[in-house]
Amino acid sequence: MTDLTFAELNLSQPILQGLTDMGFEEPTPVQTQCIPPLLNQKDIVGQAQTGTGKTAAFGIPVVQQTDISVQEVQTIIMCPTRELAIQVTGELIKIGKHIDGLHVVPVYGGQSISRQIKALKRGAHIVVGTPGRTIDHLRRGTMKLDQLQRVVFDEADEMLNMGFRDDMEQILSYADQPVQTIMFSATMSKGIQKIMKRYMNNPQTIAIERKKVTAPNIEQYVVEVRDSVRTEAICRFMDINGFKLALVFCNTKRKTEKVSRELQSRGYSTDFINGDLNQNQRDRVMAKFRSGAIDILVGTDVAARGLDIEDIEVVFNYDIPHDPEYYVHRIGRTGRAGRSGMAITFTTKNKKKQLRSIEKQIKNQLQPLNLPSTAEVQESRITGEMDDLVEVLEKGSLRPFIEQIESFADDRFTTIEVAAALLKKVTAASESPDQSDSTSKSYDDSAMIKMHFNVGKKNNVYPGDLVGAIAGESNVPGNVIGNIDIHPHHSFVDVPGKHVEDVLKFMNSNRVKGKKVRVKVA
Ligand SMILES: Nc1ncnc2c1ncn2[C@@H]1O[C@H](COP(=O)(O)OP(=O)(O)OP(=O)(O)O)[C@@H](O)[C@H]1O
Ligand SMILES: [Mg+2]
Repeated sequence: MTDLTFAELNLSQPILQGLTDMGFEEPTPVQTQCIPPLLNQKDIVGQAQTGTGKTAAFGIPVVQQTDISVQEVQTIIMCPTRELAIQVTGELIKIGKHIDGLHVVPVYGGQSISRQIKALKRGAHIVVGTPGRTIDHLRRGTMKLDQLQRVVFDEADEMLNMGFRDDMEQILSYADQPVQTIMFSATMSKGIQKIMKRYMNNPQTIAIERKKVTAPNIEQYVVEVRDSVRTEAICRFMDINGFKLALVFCNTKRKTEKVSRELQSRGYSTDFINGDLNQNQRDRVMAKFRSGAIDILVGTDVAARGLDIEDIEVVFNYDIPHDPEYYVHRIGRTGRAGRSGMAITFTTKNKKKQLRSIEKQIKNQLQPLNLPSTAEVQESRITGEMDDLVEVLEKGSLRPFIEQIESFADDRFTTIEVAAALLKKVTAASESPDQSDSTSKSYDDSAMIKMHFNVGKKNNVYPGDLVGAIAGESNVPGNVIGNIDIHPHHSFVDVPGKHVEDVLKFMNSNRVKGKKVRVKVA
């Protein structure tokens, strides 16, 4: 692997400036490998894991090759969903921010066609569209392809499912000249090969070397619970891990609304997205999610491909996706651009076959994880509150409150009792019946359980490793380099740092040694 810089990829000064503004310091592998042949007009099929920068891998050469003086469509980029078309347009505009007069226009169904026609008339160099609306414009003659140089299919395998062949033929029939054909996706189905032969000119496949189909920085778990417990389970995982932003996938439109409502009634700020919403509604929901105004977005597979939302910490598969490839795309909404992420898939005993086909697809096993009990969730709430309290205590200025507590805690209550009552009040869970315990493993109170530290590449331990290991189901790949006897049933403690050395040191320190604790890695 070469460590080329963007400057060494022969990019123009305005583009380099744009990339710097975007905070891109160096190209990702898919960018290093695809940008040079794309600048050389090669037909490329590019495959790289989710969140690794495929958009800029085709976006940078597309922008660089645009001749601003020619006020005609030179590139069409096809995307499977409207949200993705909007997002890709945004990324290209950012790349070309310092190029005066560059016009990138999104065209998708659900938006007023007359507005799009106006935008196209003003002169669009790059059109980013969904297939239906793009072809609509071609038929109406509101988009001319005399100057078309290239067509990009983002999420190419999905475009194939959506009738790629027809779309491709239609587009080409509107352009007489040969065009460069470019395809990108994290997954490539066999059908792509046929398409490549038929429509591409001496295509080069660039697949980024990888052992796993899914990004390595996503911790993947499977949780066996009864179907009726899934919403409750989402809440518990959210609380116990302190997640702020989550995406939940359901297999039907109806369920997205139902699950969103159930989560809302449990006090989360949520919304749902599916193909039945009109474009305005969809835009509003996405804007709320992107701005962090909602904590949990519940969606169908319409939200599975390509969407890049910073800081989604966890993806839940409320339903197992029907298509194993969709598993890859769904969970790829987290762990983007090298960040870490967690994916939790709910299952029941009779869905073993579906799970296995996913594991086959991703060439990896999902790690079993138990549903946290209500007691554990409550413990983690208390630990969280205590941490916040330390901050308040350290800031001081408590005198007036101390006086109030002292006068309140007369002969009936001690000050400690008052403090305890306040803590109870702020950590009070919305008590829901604990339906989980019949499905989750029960711990043997008297037994000490060995906890293994499963160590990943960076010698880090992760919360999931520990929980899985506590349940005695530690088969996370990696070296087990330390283990420690702990009691399974007592308070969580926060461990300083994720490095296994920190954990071991802390566990052996006086503060914890001999005490009955369970570990939560912060
Ligand atoms: N060279 C880079 N340096 C830093 N961040 C980058 C770089 N290239 C892309 N990114 C950022 O990485 C994130 C993921 O990129 P992108 O959406 O293009 O991924 P993708 O490979 O298309 O994923 P998916 O398969 O899910 O569509 C984006 O936020 C993008 O801005
Ligand atoms: Mg993408």
